[in-house]
This record gives sequence, structure tokens and C-alpha cells, in this order.
Amino acid sequence: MTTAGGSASRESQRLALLALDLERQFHATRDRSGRFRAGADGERQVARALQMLEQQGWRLLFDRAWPGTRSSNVDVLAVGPAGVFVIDVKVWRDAPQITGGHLLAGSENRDGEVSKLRAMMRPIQDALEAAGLAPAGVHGFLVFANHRVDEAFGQIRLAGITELLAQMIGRPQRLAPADVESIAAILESVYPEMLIDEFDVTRQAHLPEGEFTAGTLFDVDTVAHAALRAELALPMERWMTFLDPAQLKTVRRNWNGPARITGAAGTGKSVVGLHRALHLAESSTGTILLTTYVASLPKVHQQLIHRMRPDLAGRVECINMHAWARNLLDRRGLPYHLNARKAESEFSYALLACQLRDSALPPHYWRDEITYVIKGQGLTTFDEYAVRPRPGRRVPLGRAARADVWDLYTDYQERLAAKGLHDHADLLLMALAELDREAETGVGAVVIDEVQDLTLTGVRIAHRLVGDRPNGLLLIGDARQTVYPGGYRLADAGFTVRGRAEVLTVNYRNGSRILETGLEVLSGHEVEDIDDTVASGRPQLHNSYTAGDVILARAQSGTEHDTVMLSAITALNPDDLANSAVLCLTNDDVDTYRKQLSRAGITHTPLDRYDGTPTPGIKIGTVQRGKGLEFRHVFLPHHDRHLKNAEQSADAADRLPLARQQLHVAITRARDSLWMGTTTPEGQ
Ligand SMILES: Nc1ncnc2c1ncn2[C@@H]1O[C@H](COP(=O)(O)OP(=O)(O)OP(=O)(O)O)[C@@H](O)[C@H]1O
Repeated sequence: MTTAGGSASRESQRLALLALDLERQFHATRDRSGRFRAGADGERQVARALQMLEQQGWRLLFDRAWPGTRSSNVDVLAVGPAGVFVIDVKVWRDAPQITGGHLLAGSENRDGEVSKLRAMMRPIQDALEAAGLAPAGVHGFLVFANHRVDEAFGQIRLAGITELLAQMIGRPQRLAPADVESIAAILESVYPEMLIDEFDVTRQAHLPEGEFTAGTLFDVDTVAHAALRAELALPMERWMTFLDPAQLKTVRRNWNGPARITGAAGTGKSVVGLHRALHLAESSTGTILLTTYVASLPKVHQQLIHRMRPDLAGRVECINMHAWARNLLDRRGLPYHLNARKAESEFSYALLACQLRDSALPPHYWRDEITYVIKGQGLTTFDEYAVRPRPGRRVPLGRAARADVWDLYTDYQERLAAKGLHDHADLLLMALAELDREAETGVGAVVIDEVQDLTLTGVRIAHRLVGDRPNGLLLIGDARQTVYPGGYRLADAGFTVRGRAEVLTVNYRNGSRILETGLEVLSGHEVEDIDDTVASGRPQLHNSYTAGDVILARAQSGTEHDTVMLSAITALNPDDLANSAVLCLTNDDVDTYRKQLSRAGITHTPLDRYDGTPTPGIKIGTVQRGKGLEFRHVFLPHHDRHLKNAEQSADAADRLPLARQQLHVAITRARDSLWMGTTTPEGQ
């Protein structure tokens, strides 16, 4: 078997050769022209350096007229695998410096240069919008031909020539050759050549000899390193740059209050959320909070945001709602003692102490009732709880049963208070109370992904931060993918998204057989949505992906099941393995299969440590941890066991729909192939 280390070192040799080849090409081009002349300007130096990228799939447009102006020009428009680069070349005597948020040449303020480049980028972003190119795919560069610099300044990057090349080669490759051609064609028509051709680099390559020694123009190591980074980047980068018209419209839409995006699995909701966060960062002030319920997803979001727009990454805070609440309490000096394990035992004591009339339901049912209904909805009196609708909870609870639950809740809270303990739901309630006491400033907008899994308290916190201000709050989610018990109604949060909702309907992720399998699990199923509507289990959906494989492995025994699954995993090549996941429906299964992978010598990463950066080996975790993620190949051991257990449980009315939704989420994480194991005999 090829080891990852071996292939990485071969890869770095290949890339070092690529860099040397680029350098050879440069010298060959220089020698061909043979007409170097002192005093040549920086634009030509940059042009000559960039020319070599044409063989790497780049299209270069030099010195194009800026529409609407008579004499202004764009020095270079470069379109290549890494996106569109708008390049303004500078030759300054003094090296550029960023001091106190200003761009300086010596002591002279040059902020105007940055504003000019930004103003140039805007119409380019608009012109490319029709081709589906997201604004984040257009990069602005002030390039200093005679200085070495590599620094972000807001949305713009300052670079020397070597650093520019490293960026162009090193950024993840997101555009296919056909995309490069179509974008270049649009730019050619919108940005005509300047009438006076000052920029024909083959005719007028007047470059001062001394400035083009290897190591000043081409730093082989820098370029090779950048290229290696690009090679290692995740595949499927295309969507980071390309959006379909519905997605693009949503990203740039102006909403005059809280808004909502829905859509079934794999329709690009998170992609739109990421682009929207960047769009807001660019067009408004303040921090853009990109939040969610799941603890593992923000790491992935942050990493993607950073790769899409490193210059704006500092403006977008990706953090799960509980962590944000904790930060707020810390900032405000409010003490809390979160200990989920100890809180769990206090709950057990409370349950023993209270005589529940309906003792047929399992303990976790009452725990969920307190966490997701009472605390989740922020109920403070029994009278409120007695009449409150319980969205997402189907086991009916009459007034007497609710009185019992309320007693249990107050007993539990007293026990926590006596020990000075808090559970997770308490933290959100404390944060909300604190925001009501003193508002928090500095948050420009909040984007919530997987909003169906948040509680009403969480949504209220988000709303407190931005209120009903235009473009302030965006809720993204899909009720069919709810994986936690309970729910809420937006009406109870005190705002509405009526008239400000978009539905995405093209699935870009799943092979069609995989998608069909995922929808089949929900057939006949209905889910209450947060806007008081009922979502059908089979949404209207177009599928843009290939067929995909679904393997149903029926084994005679648990041992046979595991052997078959492990041998299917072992058969994957290292690249496929690194892009695959074992998703389990319970924590116990995660433990079991982690041990089995270890015993079989299969490299694996737990999903709670995964941030989307490529790591060798298969990923493993619960479905909840896999929320919002996707993998080339997905393995679902004992895929139907959880469903069968739910069917037979005393709280089946609640557990079964949830188990179906969890299975639906698990299945729709798979792009190309889905392996579903079972020991259930056929027909049962
Ligand atoms: N416009 C597009 N062009 C090509 N691929 C796209 C496009 N939009 C999204 N995708 C692909 O679809 C995948 C699913 O997108 P995303 O994760 O945003 O969907 P989602 O609706 O949030 O999914 P889920 O709700 O199932 O987590 C992305 O990883 C990407 O590969």
C-alpha cells in the first residue's frame, strides 16, 4: 500500500520540478526577446512574469479600458484555475506599509489607491455575476514590482511579483478550463483593449537585466510551496466560486428584516450561507456571526471562509451558539459552572424523588422535555407550560402530566442551584437574560446554519443581537433534517420572516440513487416547520449529480456484518479513504467501530476533531457530528437498528420520526457511494 508520506514527498518533488520548469520558461522567454532596456516600467515586469502562467491554464488580459472612463485602465485581469485576479501595478520608491489602518508610502497616505482598486473590482464582480461567479471569486491585488510584500489590507492584497505568483499558483483551484474561457470571454467584451497599445509584452519587453535574476523574480521554493498547498486542497472547490442563479440572487438579496433560506439536503444552503456571510462582511460593518447548534460545524465553516476569502476571514466569527453564550458570560464577568455529567446525575436524583404519573416513558424523554421544551422555549411558569404547544413532540401530555414534569423541573433546578451547577440549556438562558439587561453591540449580522436544531432560546439570542434591521438575521435550515428532539415556532420568538424566504431546489451533492434512498426513508413523513407550516418528507427537488452507488449489505450475523464493512473500507485507495466516513446512529456504535478500525490498522479521525482540512484516513462519528458535512463514500453500520429500536420504544411517537430524520441526514452525507449494513433478514 502506498503511504501518505511517500506520496507527499513524490508530490513535492513534482512541484519543485514544476517551479524549476516555470523558471526555465521565464529565462527562455527573456532570452528570446533579448531586448532588455533599463528604465522599463513595473507593469511590464509583472506582465512578463505572469506570461508563464498561460501554460498553466491562465488567460491574461493586459491594460484594459475601464468602461465609463476615458483614460483609466485595469493593468491586468488574470483568469485562471484560482479565480479572477484584478491587478493594479505600482512602482513606489518607498516600500508600502500598513500603519494604523492606512496604506502609506513613506509618510504619504495612499489609501486612495486601495479605494480605486476596490471601485474597479465592483463592476467586474457585477459583470461576472451573470456567469454565476460569486463575488468571492474575484481577488484584488496591488502589486509592487520593486518590493517584496505579502500582506492583506482589507479586501485587497498587497504583493510583490513572487508573492503574486505564489498566490496565483497556490490558491485552491476552483475554475475548470471551460469556466476560465467563458469568464475571459466576458471580460474581453466588457473591458476592451486600450486604444494605445502600450502593453504588448512580446514587442516591448524592456526589462532591466539586473532585476531578473532567479530568486528575485522567481523564488522557486515559494512557488513550489504554494503549488503544493494548492494540490493538497480539498477537491470540489468549484462551488466556492460558482453559484447557480437562485443561489447568487439569494447571496446578494436585500432583505428589509429577518429572512430565511430553506431547501432539502445538499441544495447548497450552507454554501449560500458562507457566501452571504462574506457578502455582508464586505458590504456592512461589524462582526458577522455565522453560528449553528452543532459544535463541530463552525470549525469547518471558519476553515472554508478562510480559504474563500482570507482577507475577510477576520470579520466573520464562526462559533456555535453555546460557545458564543459562554464567551458573552465570560466577557461580562458572570460566573457559571457548566458540568453536563454532574447535571445528568442531579437529574437522575430529581427523577427518583418525583413520582411521575406516566412512568412508562423512559427517563431521557423527561430530560428532553425539560431541555428542549421548558428551557429550550424559555418557559418560566407552569401556567405558560400548561398551555404551550410542543412542536416536534408528538406524545400528548395533558395538564396533570405537565404538572408532574413541572415539579420534576423545579426539583432539578433546585438541585443544580444547591450545587452551583448549570447545564447547557441554562447557559443560553443566562446569555439571553444578560442581553435583555444590557444589549450587545458590534454584531453587524447573524447567519444561523441548521437553524432547525437550535432552540427558541438560541434563536431569540440571535434576534436580540440584530433585531429586525435590514439584512441583520438569516435563518438557514431544513425541518426534515432535525436531529434533536423538540422544536419551536418562530412566532414565539417575536419576529417573522414572512415575505423574506427563499427555497433552494437543486441538489448538487448526492448521486441520484443515494438521494432517492434518503427520500424513501421519509416517505409519508411530515415535519412541523418553524413557520407553522408542515414540510412533506418528499420535497420538490432536482438532482444535478450522477447516479451514485447504494450497497445494501445484508449479513447473517454481527460478525459477518463488521467483516464485510471493514473489507469494503480496506479496499478504498488512500485518497478515497480520506474522503469517506463511517457514520453511526449511537455513541456506543462510534466506540465499537473506532476500536474495530484501530484493530484492522485503518487510519481514522473522529469527526469531533475534524475541521474540514484534509487529513489521511476515514472519518468516524455520530450522525449529529456529521451534520452539514459531506463525504465521497459513507458507511452506515447497522443502518436500520436505531429505527427498529425507536419503533419498539415507549416514546415511539417521538423517537421514530426523529430516527427517520437522523437516517435521512446520514444517507444524504454521501456523494458517490453509500454502504448500508444490516443483519435484518429480507422482508422484515
Ligand atoms: N452552485 C453549485 N455548483 C456546484 N456545486 C454546488 C453548488 N452549490 C452547492 N454545490 C455542492 O453541493 C454540496 C452541498 O452544498 P451544501 O452543503 O451547502 O448544501 P446544504 O443544503 O447545506 O446541505 P445539507 O442541508 O444536506 O447539509 C456542496 O458541497 C457543493 O459541492
